[in-house]
Amino acid sequence: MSTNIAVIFAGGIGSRMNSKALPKQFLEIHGKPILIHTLEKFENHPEIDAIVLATNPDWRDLTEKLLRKHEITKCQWVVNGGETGQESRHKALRAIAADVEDPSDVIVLLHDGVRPLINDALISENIEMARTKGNAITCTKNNETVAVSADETITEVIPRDHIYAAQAPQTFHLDEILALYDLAVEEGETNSIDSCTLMATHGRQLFRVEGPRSNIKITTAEDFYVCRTYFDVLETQQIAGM
Ligand SMILES: C[C@](O)(CO)[C@H](O)COP(=O)(O)O
Repeated sequence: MSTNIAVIFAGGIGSRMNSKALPKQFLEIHGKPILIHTLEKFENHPEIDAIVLATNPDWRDLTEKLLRKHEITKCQWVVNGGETGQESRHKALRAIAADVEDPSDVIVLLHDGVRPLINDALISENIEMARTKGNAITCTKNNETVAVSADETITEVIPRDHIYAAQAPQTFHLDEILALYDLAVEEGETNSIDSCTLMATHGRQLFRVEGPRSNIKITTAEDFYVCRTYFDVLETQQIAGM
């Protein structure tokens, strides 16, 4: 059995949502900050042993206050994020490695603090796939044709048949993913988009876990309202016993 650790990123300042006064991870849905909804999914999952949270240093006090208020007891590390997402991920992975005996026995699930609609099955499937195949990338089927365009012209049209959006969690063995982040720094790379991109650019084989379209990341104001609607639907279903 592996030790399974959720690595949650909440270092954003809400620039794409125009919510800098209060970063989007702290906006409330159904009376609770989005970040807490996300953390509770991992807190309450029986296969998750611990959580590490990367936060923006300017918002660390509020974050720690919320962790206490909402009794997120599995959160063993809070680390200050870095200048880039890559640096934040690297710092969080290093914090875990410094504290565990055997990093090869640790599975890390890297997840966005602003993806609160993650569900139990997806967490379990990520862990199982990483155990059996080595890694797991949550993907959701893309239902539209993809057009590549850098200006007003479209330079490529990609048929949608085999196109997925890579989401999160993105799940790895700690020793392997940390070695890759170390290598990226040695190579002078500092701003890779995410772990699956880093793996792909280094020629590593990746394995897909199918996630629901509802597992959205709240990036823009529209995403916030879509996410809130999903929460409304889930609440109605619970009340109706569905
Ligand atoms: C990890 C991710 O959610 C995959 O789609 C995404 O790369 C995170 O990107 P962001 O720049 O932190 O929004």
